[in-house]
Amino acid sequence: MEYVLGHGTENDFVLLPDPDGRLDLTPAAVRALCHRRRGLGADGVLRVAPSEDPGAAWFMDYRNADGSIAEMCGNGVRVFARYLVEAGLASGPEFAVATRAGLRTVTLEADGEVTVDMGPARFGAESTAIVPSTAGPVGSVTSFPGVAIDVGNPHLACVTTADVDALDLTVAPGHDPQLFPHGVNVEFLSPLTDDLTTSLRVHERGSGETRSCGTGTVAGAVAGLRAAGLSSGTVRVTTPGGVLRVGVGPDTTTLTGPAVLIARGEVELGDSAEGTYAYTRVAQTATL
Ligand SMILES: N[C@@H](CCC[C@H](N)C(=O)O)C(=O)O
Repeated sequence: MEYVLGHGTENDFVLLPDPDGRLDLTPAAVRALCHRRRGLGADGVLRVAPSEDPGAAWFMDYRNADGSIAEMCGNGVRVFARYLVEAGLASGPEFAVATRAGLRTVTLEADGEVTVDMGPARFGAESTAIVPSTAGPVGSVTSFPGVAIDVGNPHLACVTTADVDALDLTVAPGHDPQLFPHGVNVEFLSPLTDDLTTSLRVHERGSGETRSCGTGTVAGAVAGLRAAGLSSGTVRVTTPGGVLRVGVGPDTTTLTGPAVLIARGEVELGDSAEGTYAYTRVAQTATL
C-alpha cells in the first residue's frame, strides 16, 4: 500500500491513502507502522478516507501510535490538508476536513503555513497532574495544578513557573481517572509573557511525549490566557518541535503552523512470528 510521511512542528505521521475506504486498519498494524525501530516511525497514523459528512470530501481517521483512536489532531489535520492538495484531492486554499470531533476548516496560507479553525476550547474542572520529581528522594513526585480543556479531545493544561524543560515526561503524568475516564493529554507551559508568548511541552495520550501537539497547544494557549486574566488574543507557543500560533476569540480558536510532507513509498503489512503485524518497506522516496 502507498504511504506518505509528514510532520507538523515535528509531530509526525504516517498517512495512508484509502480512497475507497476499504482498509481494515487494526491497532496492531498502527503500532507496527509507528514503531521507531521496527516500523516507519511516527507519533500517529492518518488514514485518508472518504467522508460520510456532506460538508467535507475527506475524513481524517486519526490513530495514536499505541493503536488507540482519538477524536482530533491539530498538527495532523494541517498535514492531512497539505497531502490532499499535493495529491490533487482538494483544491485550496480553503476547504473542510471531517474528523471525529466534527468538521474543521483548513486554510493553506500564502507563506506555506496552514491555519485550522479548531472550534471552541471548553474549560472543565480544575485538577492536578503528577510527575516524578527530578530533585528530591527517588520515587518522590510533584503535583501541578491545571485545568481540564476540551478541544474535541481531552486535555489537562498546567500553567507553571517551574522549569518546563526540566520536567520528566518519560511516563504519563498521573491524573484524575474520574475526570478523564478515557485518558488525557497533559500540557505544561510557562505563564504568558506580556506579548503573549509561552513555551510548552506535552505528554500525549496514546503516543507519549511528542515534540508538539496542536490541540494541546490550543489548550495551553487558552489556559495561559485565562491565567493572565484574558479571554482572547493571539498566543505564540514554542514547542520542542517548533512554533505555533493560536488565535483565541469569543466563539472559536485557530491554530497556524507548518505542515510538511517528508517522504512517500510502498509498505506491506503482514503477520510476524509473534502474531502481530510486521511491515516490509518496499520502496521510499524522501524529499528532505
Ligand atoms: N498530536 C495531536 C493530538 C493527537 C491525539 C491525542 N494524542 C489524543 O489521544 O487525544 C495534535 O496535534 O493535536
